[in-house]
Amino acid sequence: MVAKMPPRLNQELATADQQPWYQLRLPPLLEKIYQQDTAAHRMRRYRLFGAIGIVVFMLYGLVDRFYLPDVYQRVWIWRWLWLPGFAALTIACSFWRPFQPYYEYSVVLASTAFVLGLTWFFSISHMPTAQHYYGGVMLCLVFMMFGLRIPFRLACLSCVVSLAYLGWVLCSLHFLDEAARSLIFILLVSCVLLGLLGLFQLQKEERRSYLLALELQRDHRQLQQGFKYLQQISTVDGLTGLFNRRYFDQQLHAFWERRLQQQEDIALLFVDVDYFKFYNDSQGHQMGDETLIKVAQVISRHASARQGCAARYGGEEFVLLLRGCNLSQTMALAEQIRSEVEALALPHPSSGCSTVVTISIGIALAHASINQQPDWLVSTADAAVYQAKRQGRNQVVAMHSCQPLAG
Ligand SMILES: Nc1nc2c(ncn2[C@@H]2O[C@H](COP(=O)(O)OP(=O)(O)OP(=O)(O)O)[C@@H](O)[C@H]2O)c(=O)[nH]1
Repeated sequence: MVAKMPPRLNQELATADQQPWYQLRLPPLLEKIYQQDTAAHRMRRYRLFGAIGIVVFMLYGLVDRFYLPDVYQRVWIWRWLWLPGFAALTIACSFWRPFQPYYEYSVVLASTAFVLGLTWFFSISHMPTAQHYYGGVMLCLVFMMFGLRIPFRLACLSCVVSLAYLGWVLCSLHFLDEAARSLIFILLVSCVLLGLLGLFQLQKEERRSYLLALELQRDHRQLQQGFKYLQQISTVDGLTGLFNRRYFDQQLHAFWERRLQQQEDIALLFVDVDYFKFYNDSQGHQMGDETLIKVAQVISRHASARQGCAARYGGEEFVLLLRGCNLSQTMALAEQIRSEVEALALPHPSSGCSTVVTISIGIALAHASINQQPDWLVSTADAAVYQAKRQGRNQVVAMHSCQPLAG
C-alpha cells in the first residue's frame, strides 16, 4: 500500500469506479501500484501452485501405459522429465531478481506447454483410449486459470493457441468419429469460455478489493488528519501558538496530581503585559497581536527548556507551569523572562512605566505537602501579579497565601 497518496492517484481512485464493466485494467498509475503491491503475493502463488501442478502432472504418468499403451514409452520422458523440468526451472528462476519482471510470461509459457504436451501425447497414439486425455487438457486449462490465475490477456492468448492445436489434433484423430470429435471440441471450447469468464471476474474482484483497501486507507488517513487538526485547535491558541486555557486547566490538574505522587514542588508564573490597552490604542490591534506573539515566543522558549506548560490564559495574560523548581530558581527564571521581553525593545510610548513593552509576573509556588486545590495556584499567582502592578509594574513578585515571599 502507498505511504502517502499523491494527488493523481487520488483522482484515479475517484474515477476508477466509473470504469466500464469490461475494462479490467485500472487507470495507469493505480494499475502500476496494484501490480507492484501484489507482485510478491502472485509470485508466492505461482511457486506454490506450480509445484503442486508439477506433482499432479507427473502422477498421471502412472496411467499412461494403460491409456496410451502404444506410445507411453515415447511420452514418459516428456511426462517425467522435460515438461516438469521446464516448469521447475521456471519456479527456480523466480528467485533470481533480474528474471522476476518476466516471470509471469514464463509461467504462462510453462502452463501452455503442459496443455500442448498433453494434447501431443494423445495425438501420437492410435488407441481409442487416448480420447480420455481431453479430460486432462481441461484440467490443465482450469488449473492455469483458477490455480495459477495467470493474467487475463495472457490466458486468452494461451487458450487461443491451445484450442487451435487441439482442433487440428482432433481433426486428425482416426479413431474418433465426427460426433465424438465435435463433442470433445465443444466441451473444450466451453471449458475455455467459462474459465476465461471466471478468470475475468476473479481478477476484476481482486482489483476491486484492492481499490476498497486503498479507499479505506485514504479515508483513515483523512480521519487521522482531521482528528489531529481538531485536537490541535482544541488545545492550541490560534494567535500565539501556545496552549489555550482549556489545555492549561487540564495540565494544571495533571501537574497537581503528579506533585502529590512524586512529592515535588510546582510553580506557576502569571504573566501580564503592562498597559496593553494603551498599547493597542496607540499602536493598533495588529501591532498588539504581533507583540503578543513575541512575548509568547519568549515564554515558550523557556517552557520548552524546562519541560513546562506555557499557555495563553486570556487577552494579554500568559501562564507558565513548572515542576521541580524551588523559589529562587523560579524567581530567576521569571526575572529572565521579564528582562528578555524588555530587551525586545518594542516601543510603547503610552506606557506608564517604561518606553518599551514590559511585563509584570506573579509567582505562586506550591510545596509538595500543601493541602489546597489546584485553583489555589492560579488565584495566588493572580494576586502576586496584581501586587506587581500595584508596586509599579515591570517586575516579578512571588506570593504565598497573599503574602509576598522572600526571594
Ligand atoms: N491586539 C490584541 N489585543 C487584545 C487581545 N486580547 C485582548 N486584548 C486587549 O488587551 C487589553 C487588556 O486591557 P486591560 O485588561 O485593561 O489591561 P492593561 O491595559 O494591560 O492594563 P494592566 O494590565 O493593568 O497594565 C484590552 O484592550 C484588550 O482589547 C488580542 O488578542 N489582541
